[in-house]
Amino acid sequence: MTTEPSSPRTAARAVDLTKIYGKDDTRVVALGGVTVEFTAGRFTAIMGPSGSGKSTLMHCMAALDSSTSGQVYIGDTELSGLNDKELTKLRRDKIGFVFQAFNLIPTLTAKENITLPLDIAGSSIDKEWFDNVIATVGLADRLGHKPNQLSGGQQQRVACARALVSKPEIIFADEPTGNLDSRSGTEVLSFLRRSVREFGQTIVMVTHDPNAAAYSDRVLFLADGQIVDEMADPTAEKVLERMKGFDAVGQQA
Ligand SMILES: Nc1ncnc2c1ncn2[C@@H]1O[C@H](COP(=O)(O)OP(=O)(O)OP(=O)(O)O)[C@@H](O)[C@H]1O
Repeated sequence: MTTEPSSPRTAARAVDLTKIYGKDDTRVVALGGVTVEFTAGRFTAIMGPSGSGKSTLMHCMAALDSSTSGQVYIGDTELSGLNDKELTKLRRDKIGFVFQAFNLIPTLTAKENITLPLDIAGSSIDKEWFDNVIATVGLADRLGHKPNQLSGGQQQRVACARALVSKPEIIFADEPTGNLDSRSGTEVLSFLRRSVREFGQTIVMVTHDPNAAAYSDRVLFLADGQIVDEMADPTAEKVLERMKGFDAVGQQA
């Protein structure tokens, strides 16, 4: 029997997060005071037009970029209080990343790529968990292959397994299906969805694709550095309709 926790835990949150690039003539407000929570064990998609601040939000949340003002929390840890060494440790131990360009090491096998973060951290590998992750990504017979011997979808599944193997607090995925054909994209999204359902993983994914967003539990819509709307239990049709609405507003403006 499974018991639902009475109040869902927050895996990460931002409070009045502002990011300003440049100054004077080149000043750009990429994030204009964003407050948002990401509940543990949920899959959130972030959508919005080009330049709306999606990558900036993700990079600030994932401690890859600093904010101009406001706070970011991963679990209970507030990022601005950490020095570089502590930030590196937090990124390594608490955060998983999946990028559009799979970012695998070409000379390492799939297995070596997946265990690399643990090897670097000097952490031991939980064999049962590793086998579980590999079975879920469906890579058991490809572990000895190098990235160039794998399809794009398989490479991205290696990257997902690498993100998952250290059991991070949260995984940030930046257009994980952007370089994949639709069948491989579906494989990767199905896997991300399964890791949320079966392992209680928390995932935040930036995407332009309504079909990809439909795999999430909640879609946040960004425009001009602000969260302008959100949708629970999205379908591709509902997301597309909502995006058309924003385009219409944009064209009138
Ligand atoms: N390093 C930078 N220096 C100056 N301006 C930047 C920098 N990075 C982003 N910006 C600006 O900040 C704004 C938000 O950019 P961001 O990359 O977060 O948007 P996005 O929604 O992820 O866009 P896309 O969908 O095209 O990837 C844009 O106006 C962009 O030009």
